[in-house]
Amino acid sequence: MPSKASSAPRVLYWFRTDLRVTDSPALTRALALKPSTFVPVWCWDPSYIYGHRVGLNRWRFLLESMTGLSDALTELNPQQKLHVVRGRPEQLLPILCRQWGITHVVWEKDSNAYAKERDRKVKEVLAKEGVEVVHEGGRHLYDPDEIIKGNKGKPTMTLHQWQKLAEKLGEDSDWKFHWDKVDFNAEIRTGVDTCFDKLCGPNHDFAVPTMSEMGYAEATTTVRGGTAEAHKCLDNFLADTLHVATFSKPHTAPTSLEPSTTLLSPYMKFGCIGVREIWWGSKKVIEEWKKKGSKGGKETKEPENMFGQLQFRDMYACAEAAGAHFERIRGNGVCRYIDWKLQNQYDEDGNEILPRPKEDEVDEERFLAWKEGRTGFPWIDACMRQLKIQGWIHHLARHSVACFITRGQCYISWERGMEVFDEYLIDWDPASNPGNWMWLSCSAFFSQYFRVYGLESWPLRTDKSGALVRKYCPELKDFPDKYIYAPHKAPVDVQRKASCIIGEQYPFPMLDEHKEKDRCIARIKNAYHLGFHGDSTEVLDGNGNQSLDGFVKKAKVAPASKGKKKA
Ligand SMILES: Cc1cc2nc3c(=O)[nH]c(=O)nc-3n(C[C@H](O)[C@H](O)[C@H](O)COP(=O)(O)OP(=O)(O)OC[C@H]3O[C@@H](n4cnc5c(N)ncnc54)[C@H](O)[C@@H]3O)c2cc1C
Repeated sequence: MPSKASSAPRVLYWFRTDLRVTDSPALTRALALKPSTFVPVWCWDPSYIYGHRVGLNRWRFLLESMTGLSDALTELNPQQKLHVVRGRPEQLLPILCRQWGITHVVWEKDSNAYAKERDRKVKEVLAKEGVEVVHEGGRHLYDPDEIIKGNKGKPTMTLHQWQKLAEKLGEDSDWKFHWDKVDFNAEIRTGVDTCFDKLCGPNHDFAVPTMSEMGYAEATTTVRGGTAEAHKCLDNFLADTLHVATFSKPHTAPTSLEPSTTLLSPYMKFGCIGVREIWWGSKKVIEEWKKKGSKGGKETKEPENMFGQLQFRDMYACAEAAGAHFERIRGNGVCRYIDWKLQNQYDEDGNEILPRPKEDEVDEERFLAWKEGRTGFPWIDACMRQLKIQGWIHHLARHSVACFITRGQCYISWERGMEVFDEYLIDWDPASNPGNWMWLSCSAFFSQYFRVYGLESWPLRTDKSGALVRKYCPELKDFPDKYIYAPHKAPVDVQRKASCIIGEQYPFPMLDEHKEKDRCIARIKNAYHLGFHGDSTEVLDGNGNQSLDGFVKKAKVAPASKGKKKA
């Protein structure tokens, strides 16, 4: 095996969520070392493979993205490919460095809590081997750690605040593995898992694992992974100059059968495309459009335009990176405390109790019906079924289902909803997912809890004929437009003609939309008055709900069930 004697660096590039060869400051930095050897590696980490609940769609997307990266590397150099090694990075990387005489390990820095802890361990073991670690930002527009520094260590809670801080920064700125814990993906494994039988794969070729090696059935989504797909998707978006210049998120349609936004988020999640490619690509197209006289429309501004969308992503990354426990309520200083049903529960030492003890049967059943798309509200059910099948739904569809299960009607903790998204979304992101759930539940970032999405009126705004419902709830496909979002209101003869009797082939609404909305608003109003956050003493010592009850009695605020506030 090679020695470290030659003076030219021997570089191992550790790919993580940057599965591309374009727009990658970390890769540029690795190549700038002028390495005599360059080994691109992916660590197929069992703590992610078994310890994180992930749906089939995200698994396949990831494998395709790894293959896409490997192809892109081979295209640049026919001798090159992505080397997939199977095991934990903190165990494998020192072994590989020794084997291959590696002098430098380079990676793209990530600032979320999980990545930071993993990277700390890896740095520690590599330092013992005398290997130099080089890491470089690039996942976001600005390094979240730098932004937070400018904000005195505090999370960014509004886009305006993030923009001000960004302005200040300026524009430059024994390997064999046996899993002995709970396998979070056991339920979706229908075949035999041979994934970790050999460090470099069954054929000793460092190949990308397959779905069948992991014991999985095929994925269901039509969204395909990889850096080539990502660039195709961006090119399509940029080709429509007027669309780029006039892009306005609130005016896109959650009901559309074809995505009415870019669908770039799964690619951003796995780094199949760089954020600067989208930012500068859009800037260039808009500048050219302006030079030609801005024909066909008026340029949109932040936060509705594409730049605003990318800034929201950074804002959430900074909010996550600055604070503890962004992914839950307890201990989370930015999150308002609301006495949700089915919240995480903790023992006396503050450890989360898993598996969760069953609570109120009605709430458990409502939660399951929501997850499985059988609430009896076709708009919610279509969105949830699309989410499970496709691994992606439109932003405003996410709004609708998240509002419904939390503050809108069900009063179930955003922690539960977030977990379902975590499992089903291809684009799942440790900052954007909890951040948006806190927004939608009015736990942070947004506070207008009296504004609730109508389950019938909201989808009607963009599609009167219910195309998305007809596709994902085929049992309703023959209902007339008039009843498509509320089939239970159809007379029985109409139901018969549509070959779908409500209560038999499709459920009755599981709750009274308006009554539950009023109850939720009254309860949230009480919680807002009390003003606890996830790090308040009453929440940490487990007495948050009792204090809230006491407050309601003392202040003679109407108990939640008798709330009168109308939205
Ligand atoms: C409850 C809830 C959970 C969400 N969970 C995630 C998640 O896990 N991962 C994720 O990437 N997005 C999440 N989002 C944000 C948003 O819905 C998706 O980023 C967007 O729908 C992706 O589709 P697109 O690429 O077509 O978006 P476009 O509208 O084309 O936007 C372009 C890019 O901007 C970024 N972006 C846009 N809006 C947001 C936003 N509100 N927050 C963060 N980034 C944004 C995304 O990277 C997106 O790809 C969530 C939203 C809600 C309401």
